[in-house]
Amino acid sequence: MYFAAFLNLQNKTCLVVGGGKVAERRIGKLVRAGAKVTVVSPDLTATLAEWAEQGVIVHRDRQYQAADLAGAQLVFAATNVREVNDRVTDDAKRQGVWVNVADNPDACDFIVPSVVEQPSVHIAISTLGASPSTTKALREALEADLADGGRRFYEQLEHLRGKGLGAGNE
Ligand SMILES: C[C@@]1(CC(=O)O)c2cc3[nH]c(cc4nc(cc5[nH]c(cc(n2)[C@H]1CCC(=O)O)[C@@](C)(CC(=O)O)[C@@H]5CCC(=O)O)C(CC(=O)O)=C4CCC(=O)O)c(CCC(=O)O)c3CC(=O)O
Ligand SMILES: NC(=O)C1=CN([C@@H]2O[C@H](COP(=O)(O)OP(=O)(O)OC[C@H]3O[C@@H](n4cnc5c(N)ncnc54)[C@H](O)[C@@H]3O)[C@@H](O)[C@H]2O)C=CC1
Repeated sequence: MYFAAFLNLQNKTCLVVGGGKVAERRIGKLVRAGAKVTVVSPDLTATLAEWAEQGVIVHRDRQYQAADLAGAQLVFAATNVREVNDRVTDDAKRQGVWVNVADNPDACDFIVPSVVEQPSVHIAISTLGASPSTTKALREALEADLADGGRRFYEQLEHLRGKGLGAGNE
């Protein structure tokens, strides 16, 4: 069982290990949330290189070492090398820093959901690590439905209420 939460990462220091596709997705979300991001990786995607160039993120242009964790409040192990991700995970747990591991759901202290962003409501979706592609598909289906008026979403809510599962029936 997971504890669901929305984190306030404004000015919190986050370390991302690896500079590939998954790291870029993580960092995009972290930067939007106002976190201070340091990425350690011997290479970066074009977008990450641009952000580093602009000073949006800090880039340590080398392989990960344990000292990189100093000052980090969250860490994301997102390399394509299992042994490196394992090492980051072990180091983080030893130092009491919460870690998300891209290739090992069981080792994650927290997992990243899909989020449907409406102007004043954010809906986070998770399969609790079981099927990330299902999570993404659910987000896309919900976004498409809401863009089309949300009929199916609201019908489903009505249906759940009818079964005693909705608001006011707890
Ligand atoms: C456990 C978790 C840990 C974590 O990352 O926090 C995790 C783990 C893994 N993902 C893998 C693969 C893919 N993940 C995606 C996409 C997303 N993955 C995300 C979250 C999570 N992924 C966490 C659980 C989420 C939940 O609870 O459901 C999303 C929701 C959020 C985000 O990443 O921002 C984002 C969708 C965002 C959106 O668009 O809405 C795609 C599709 C794509 O990239 O287009 C693929 C390729 C297709 C496929 O293989 O399914 C693999 C296998 C890697 C391999 O094969 O080597 C593992 C490892 C494993 O499962 O063992
Ligand atoms: N959780 C998720 O949502 C997903 C997870 N994955 C998993 O995530 C991992 C990363 O995937 P991608 O970003 O596509 O890989 P990628 O190959 O695009 O990027 C890997 C990055 O890690 C860096 N790296 C390798 N060794 C390093 C070291 N010792 N120190 C620092 N950086 C190092 C590389 O230089 C590269 O920048 C894979 O293990 C994959 O299985 C893949 C898709 C989605």
